[in-house]
Amino acid sequence: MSTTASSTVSPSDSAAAVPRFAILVAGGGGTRMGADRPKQFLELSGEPVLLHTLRRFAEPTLGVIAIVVVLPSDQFVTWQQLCATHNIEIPHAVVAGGASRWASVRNGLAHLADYQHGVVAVHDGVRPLTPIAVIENTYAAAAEHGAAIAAVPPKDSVRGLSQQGSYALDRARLRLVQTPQCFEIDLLRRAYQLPELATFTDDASVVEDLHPIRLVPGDYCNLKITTPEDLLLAEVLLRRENS
Ligand SMILES: Nc1ccn([C@@H]2O[C@H](COP(=O)(O)OP(=O)(O)OP(=O)(O)O)[C@@H](O)[C@H]2O)c(=O)n1
Ligand SMILES: C[C@](O)(CO)[C@H](O)COP(=O)(O)O
Repeated sequence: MSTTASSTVSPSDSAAAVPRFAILVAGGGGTRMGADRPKQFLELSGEPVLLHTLRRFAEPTLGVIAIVVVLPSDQFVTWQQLCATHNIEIPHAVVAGGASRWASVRNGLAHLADYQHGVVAVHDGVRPLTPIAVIENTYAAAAEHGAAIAAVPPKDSVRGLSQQGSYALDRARLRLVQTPQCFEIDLLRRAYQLPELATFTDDASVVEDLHPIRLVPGDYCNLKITTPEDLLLAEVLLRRENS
């Protein structure tokens, strides 16, 4: 993508001690949202959800992050037009997604094949409200420990399902997983050489057999836009952030 995004990416390690990369996965179709277009392109305070997410990773205090945006291949033109309409000048590469989130991450990672050293964040393109501190802390923890993900304690009581019915779970021993999920780049590459798990929902589940996962405090405002009420909540939270 010419003026707003480059087809290659290169991180600078001048601001951060370790080179930083980000794969923003936005290759899904948004079935649960049931909108007229993929939810990453829906408007939040007048701008596409994905643009809000992209801006978070372009925050100067994070240092220069080489960003790869993964999109459905039939949405490249839509994104190019949105970039032009909203004067997006954040450098990023655009890569075609796959049939599953796992395949989309793998495609994003393939674009970074030249890099052997650094930390890569995998982040849902539909988490537009992630606090910069959560992003920074997750990168920093992964630089130190190899693998780190954002998570929050459940606020509700939680029950497991059994054949007989259900049973209480100790929520003090549970965490709700968010993104970013950050990994030493070679570790994530090795994990994505393993076969796709039938139970796959996140990157930590791909890496955990190879390396322990460090949990970093996430944030209750770090919503994943999944169903229509999430968009309403996000509007309110964004308005509060900007007031
Ligand atoms: N083949 C896929 C599927 C999902 N994602 C991305 O992974 C993130 C989290 O997935 P989810 O919320 O499930 O998004 P969708 O798959 O678009 O939604 P749904 O499951 O409701 O269809 C989203 O940013 C989505 O675009 C992706 O890059 N490639
Ligand atoms: C990666 C994730 O956002 C962590 O909560 C989540 O697992 C994605 O799940 P989805 O079913 O693809 O929305």
